[in-house]
Parts: sequence; C-alpha cells; structure tokens
Amino acid sequence: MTTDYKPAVNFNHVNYSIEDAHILKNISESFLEGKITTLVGPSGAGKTTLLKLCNGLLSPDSGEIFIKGKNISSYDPVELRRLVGIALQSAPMINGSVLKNLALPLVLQGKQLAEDEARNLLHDVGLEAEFLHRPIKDLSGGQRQKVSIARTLVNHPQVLLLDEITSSLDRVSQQEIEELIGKINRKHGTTIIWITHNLQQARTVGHYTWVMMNGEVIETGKSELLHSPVNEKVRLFLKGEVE
Ligand SMILES: Nc1ncnc2c1ncn2[C@@H]1O[C@H](COP(=O)(O)OP(=O)(O)OP(=O)(O)O)[C@@H](O)[C@H]1O
Repeated sequence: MTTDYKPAVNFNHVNYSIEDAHILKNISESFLEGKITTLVGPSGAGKTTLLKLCNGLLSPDSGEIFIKGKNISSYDPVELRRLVGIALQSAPMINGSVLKNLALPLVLQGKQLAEDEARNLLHDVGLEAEFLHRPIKDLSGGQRQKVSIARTLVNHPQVLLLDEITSSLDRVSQQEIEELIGKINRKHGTTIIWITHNLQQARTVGHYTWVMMNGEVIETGKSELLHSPVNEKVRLFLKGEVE
C-alpha cells in the first residue's frame, strides 16, 4: 500500500495571542495533502484565527508554520496568495459583472483573465457561460458563493481555506457547494481546510476532522470520529452541551 500522508500545512508549536488573551495554544498538527479536513468547535475556539495563520493574514507569536514544507515566513506574499486560496461566508464582491469579479485576483497582479479561462472556471463551479456578463448584484446567494469559489480557483491554489461558506445558504445550494468542493478536491488534488458549524456537513464532506476548543486542537482523526469521539468534552460538544 502506498502512503499518501504528506503534510500540506504543518503547525509546529504555534502560539497566537491578542493582547492578554492566549487565542491559540501550542498547536502542533498537520493538514494532509490532497485531503479535506473539516474544522469544528464552539464559537470562539480559535478556528478562524487558525485559518488566517495558514495564508499569512496573521503571523504566530511563536512556533512555525510550514506550507508544502517551506516556512510560511519565507514565502513571497504574492506566491503565498497564489498557493493558498480563501473563501469566506460573506463572499465579498465588487460592483460589476461576474467576469470582473473573477478577474480580480489577476488584475491585482497586473494580469488579465481570458474569457475562455473564465468560462472554464464557471464550468468548474457548475455555472453556465451566460453568467459571465451578468451583474453580480443579480445573482442569488448560492450563485455568488459559486463565483467566490471560482475566483479562488483563478490562481490554481494547492491549498483552499473555507470559512463557513454554506452557512447562509438554503439546503439545495448548500448541497451543491458541498459536491462542488468534493469535485475540486478530486480533480485537482487540492488540500482543503473547511470550517463549519454544521456537524453533519463536517462528517460527510471531510476525510479528516479537527475539533477545537478554547484555543487547542483537542481531537483529530478521520471524520467518522464525530460518531464516536474519545474526548469527553468533544462528546458533550457534539450533544450540544458545550456552546
Ligand atoms: N481582532 C480581535 N480582537 C480581539 N479578540 C479577537 C479578535 N479576533 C478574534 N478574537 C478572539 O479570539 C478568539 C478566537 O476567535 P476565532 O474567530 O478564531 O474563533 P472561531 O472558533 O472561529 O469562532 P466562530 O466559530 O464564532 O467564528 C475569540 O475569543 C475571539 O473573541
């Protein structure tokens, strides 16, 4: 059997504080290459903070983070932004067409997005080519989120960070996005780190799951762990007894 357990993102004794608050406490874990890892835990556990450390939006106070084996602090910021994409719940957009929004990451790099490439990106997220010239303001929430995901794919990221990307969507759109992320993972081998409050989603879309509480990663394993956690606090959280 071949082993495919290479880390794509590796945390080594990472600490992060805001003023006196110790937000992340000595995190030493790896996100495996080509896998979808879901991140769950109570509000304020530090999930978003951890995600922001993965793309250099925040830097650790101590410890090291490696992306593809290279210390994140030695990446050129533009290179890092290309390598690690991020999509958020709010899917911030600029006024104008879908094409204009898709092209944004390249425009910021002084480049252009060819229409053919833009059509391919839309196709990848299950939107018809006719959407390209539609004003972004006319799109539904689910369609906007698909454009937001397509926009992160412009740079062909090897790591994709997702923060609550389906929480404001109806069930059908939610399911479409789940399928879409699975497809991107399989087609491109993209490593995906996905924060969700939806435990059912964490179970079904993830290969692996991390449970965070109070700035610590307290349990990790295959996503089935959410059926039978070892840690008592995780068991209480899953029963809804820890907010
Ligand atoms: N800019 C900030 N200033 C002060 N405290 C902050 C700031 N950003 C985050 N925090 C605090 O850090 C802790 C972790 O926040 P974080 O957003 O990472 O948690 P989370 O697990 O993503 O929560 P949620 O599920 O509610 O989004 C929280 O206690 C939060 O109040």
